Amino acid sequence: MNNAPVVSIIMGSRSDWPTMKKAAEMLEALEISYETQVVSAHRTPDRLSEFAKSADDRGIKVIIAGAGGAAHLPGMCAAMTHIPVVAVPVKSSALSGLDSLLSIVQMPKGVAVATQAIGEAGGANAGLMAAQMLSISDELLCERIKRWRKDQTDSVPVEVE
Ligand SMILES: Nc1c(C(=O)O)ncn1[C@@H]1O[C@H](COP(=O)(O)O)[C@@H](O)[C@H]1O
Repeated sequence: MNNAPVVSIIMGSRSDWPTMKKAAEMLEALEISYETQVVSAHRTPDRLSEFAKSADDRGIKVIIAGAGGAAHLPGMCAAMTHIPVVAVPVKSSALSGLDSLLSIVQMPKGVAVATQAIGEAGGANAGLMAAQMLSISDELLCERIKRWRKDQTDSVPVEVE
């Protein structure tokens, strides 16, 4: 997108992209500018520190962080910035993402992370949650979200077959 990004989508590995792409698609549908980066608390701790500390100055308003397995990225990112972090537990091969969920969701009091569902639905909802956060101070975006929700409602058939 051309505009300066207001949402940053970070993920622990390139292998998380199929899940995190769902967040990107949601942001595109709602016309929100975003950036994407691979950042790992475990493998690239200095990159995470640099990312989290510079995000505010770069105009980032919401961070979406996805990781799988021992998924410390969202919580560590939230520890380093006041910017809201929406987390996506990526479905892991060993434990189907239950490991990711549990290692993200049980934050200690005082550092908050908005955890979504495991996998691609969580990825899409992370984009939607970020949009809803931004819509608090953006009436046009609020209208776009309402329209998107109405289209979704209208697309659900009554008939079973
Ligand atoms: N959970 C984390 C973190 C972190 O939390 O810092 N960094 C990478 N990872 C996760 O490791 C999984 C396997 O990564 P590879 O596919 O690269 O081996 C990914 O789901 C990633 O999010």
